Amino acid sequence: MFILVNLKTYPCDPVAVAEAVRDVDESTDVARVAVAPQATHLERVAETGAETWAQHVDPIDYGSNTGHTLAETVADAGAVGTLINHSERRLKLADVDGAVEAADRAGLETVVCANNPAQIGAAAALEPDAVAVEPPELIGTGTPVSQADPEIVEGAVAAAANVDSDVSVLCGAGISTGDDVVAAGELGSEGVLLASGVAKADDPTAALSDLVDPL
Ligand SMILES: O=C[C@H](O)COP(=O)(O)O
Repeated sequence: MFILVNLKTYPCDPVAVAEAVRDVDESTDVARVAVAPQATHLERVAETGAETWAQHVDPIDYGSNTGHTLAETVADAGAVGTLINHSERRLKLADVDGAVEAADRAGLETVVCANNPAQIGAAAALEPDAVAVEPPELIGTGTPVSQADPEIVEGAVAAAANVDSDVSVLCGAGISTGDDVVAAGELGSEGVLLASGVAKADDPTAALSDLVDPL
C-alpha cells in the first residue's frame, strides 16, 4: 500500500514528520510511505531521505509566471511526485491536464485528486500515475471514507479501470488507523492519502506505525 501523508498547512514540524515517514518506510516491506510538505519545505524534507512529494504544481513552463509553482523547481528541490487538483487546491479540467503534462515533463509521479467516481474517470483519462478519491465532506473529520462511504471507493476503482487500467487508485479523507488502511485495500484501493491523523499527532512515528502495522 502507498501511504501519502499530506502536511497541508498544518503547524507541524515538517522535518520531524519526514524523519518519522522515512523511519517507518524503512521498517516495512508492505507499505511505501511518503510525505507532501509545503513547497517552501520541500528541500529540507527531501534532505531527510524521506520520499518527498509536492502538494501542487501549476500548468506552466519556464517563463513569466509570477507566484506560480514550476514542476521543474519542485523536482530540483527533491520531490519525486506531486498531488494535483487536491480538494483544497482545485483546478479547471484543462489546468489539471496541463499540470499532469508539466509534472511528466519534470519527471514527477502524479496523483490527481477528485471528489467522486465520475470525476475520477475524467482524471484517469488524463493519464496520471494515480488518482485519489476524497469526498470533501469527510476530509479532516476522522471518519474514514472506507467506513462512511465504501461505495465511493469501489466506484472510483471501477471508474478508473474503465478508462485506463494502468492508473492506480488511492482514497482519502478521515483515514487515521491501520484498520482504515486495511479497509481501503479491501475496497480495491492501492493506497491512501491522509493528513490530520499524522500531521496533528503528538507522536507522528507512533501514528505512522499504527497505519502500517496491520498490513
Ligand atoms: O490530503 C489529504 C486529505 O485531504 C485527507 O485529509 P485528512 O486525513 O485530514 O482527512
